[in-house]
Amino acid sequence: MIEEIEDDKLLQKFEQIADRLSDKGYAIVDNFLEPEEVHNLLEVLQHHQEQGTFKKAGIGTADQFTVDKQVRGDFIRWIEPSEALPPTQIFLDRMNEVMRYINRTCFLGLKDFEFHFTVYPPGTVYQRHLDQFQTNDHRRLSFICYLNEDWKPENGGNLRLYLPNEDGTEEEVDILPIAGRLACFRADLIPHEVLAANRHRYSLTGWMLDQLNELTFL
Ligand SMILES: O=C(O)CCC(=O)C(=O)O
Ligand SMILES: [Fe+2]
Repeated sequence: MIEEIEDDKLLQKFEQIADRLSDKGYAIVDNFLEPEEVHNLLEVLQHHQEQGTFKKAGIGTADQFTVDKQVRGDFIRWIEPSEALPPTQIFLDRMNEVMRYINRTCFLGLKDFEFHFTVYPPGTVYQRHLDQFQTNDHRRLSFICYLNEDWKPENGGNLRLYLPNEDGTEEEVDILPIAGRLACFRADLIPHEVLAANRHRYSLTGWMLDQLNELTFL
């Protein structure tokens, strides 16, 4: 019985994601991850930090790899599904369900996804950009799950979306990176940026792809 209720709650969240994505091109869903799931994922993130496996994120694909702290100041650790620890595996299974649900309802032909753990040290940003690379346009949807317990508006670190209006103007939407919140949007259509925070800002960031992931980032 409890399991059915839980499944029902999850289904509602999947519906929210699909409805808002097709309606507005983006969706924000709170409590997408339970507090316990956030906590377990943070422990995994910390474990990877202790292993020293986070790397300075770059801009562009491997062959045009440049790092510019002014443009992008985060550190990332890609998830290798075959080596995922249990909390990460639960997360990947959830994203797989999301992908299947979106394919049934939005017909985007999603085939795979890729995710990394992300850390923005205090004061770092990711300037305005689109997530589809010129040389790799297989990213259809961007997903970010925030892992920041007790995050307050004064901590900053908003994700800012620039939503295009039909008359050529833009509307800004600011999203606070609070624990358990999911933000997702059309990777090809919605420019966005990460504003500076005064605390470390933790998340899982990823993309749903229209082809099988060949680990183009390696
Ligand atoms: O962390 C966020 O809110 C957005 C991250 C982002 O835009 C990216 O990694 O491409
Ligand atoms: Fe982005």
